[in-house]
Amino acid sequence: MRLSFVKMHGLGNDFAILDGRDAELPRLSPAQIAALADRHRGIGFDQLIVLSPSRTADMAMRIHNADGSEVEACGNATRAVAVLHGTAASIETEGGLLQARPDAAGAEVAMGRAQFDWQDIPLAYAMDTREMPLGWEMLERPSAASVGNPHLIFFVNDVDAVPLDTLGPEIEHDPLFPERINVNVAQILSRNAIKLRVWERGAGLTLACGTGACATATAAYRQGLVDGEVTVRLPGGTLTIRHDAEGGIHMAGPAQESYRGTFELDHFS
Ligand SMILES: N[C@@H](CCC[C@H](N)C(=O)O)C(=O)O
Repeated sequence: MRLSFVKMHGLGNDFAILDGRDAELPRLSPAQIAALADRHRGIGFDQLIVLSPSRTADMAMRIHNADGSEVEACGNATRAVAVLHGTAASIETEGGLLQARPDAAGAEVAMGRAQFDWQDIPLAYAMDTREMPLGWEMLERPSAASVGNPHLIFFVNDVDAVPLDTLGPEIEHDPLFPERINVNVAQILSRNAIKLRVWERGAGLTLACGTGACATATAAYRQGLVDGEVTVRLPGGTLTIRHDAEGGIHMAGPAQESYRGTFELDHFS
């Protein structure tokens, strides 16, 4: 069976998007998704996005990491889908209903409110998630937040000094996190700017993580480290994260189409 895809990215965090809004698509297995994600033998992407009709929103979006796991949220892909759609849209995800609007620079998405209870992250046992009494080598006292998906955030003096390629997978798979976790290392540059690197659950080091930027900005705001609106500088570029009066998080930044193509699903079974 031959399937069409659109390759898009948000700040270099890249996706293959399968659009099943008009024609039903076959359900891909985790092994097929991981094979398609292979950057040498497949299409190559950090996340696979599958669009379908929704009863409650303009469309539904399923999100799969490069390792084949299905997840609840992806900020950069939500902007990409808004750009692909072309007009304001409500998007149903496992992590909640999102409102997205394309703009001149890319798109803005209302990401909802963060959850901070340990059960919502989730953690394996009860803990205050503001400054957790934990440490992995040079990384200590993280915060945790869920913005649909789970994030751990370490505030450090120099993000570039952190060996995230080795500490990231160790922390992602720690038994404290029954659903694994995205690992963020953040450096506060000013009241309005944060530098961020992310080890993504199921995808590894990426050039940008939209939900990581939201979780980090909201954890920093909760601790009084920054104001309600910040720019978050990631290796692939910059996002703007703003909190509204109700605690809602709004993310704005670019997203672009790279190319379109087709693949033979049988080659990836
Ligand atoms: N790149 C994404 C996040 C994708 C999901 C994440 N790896 C997870 O497992 O929760 C973003 O831009 O938010």
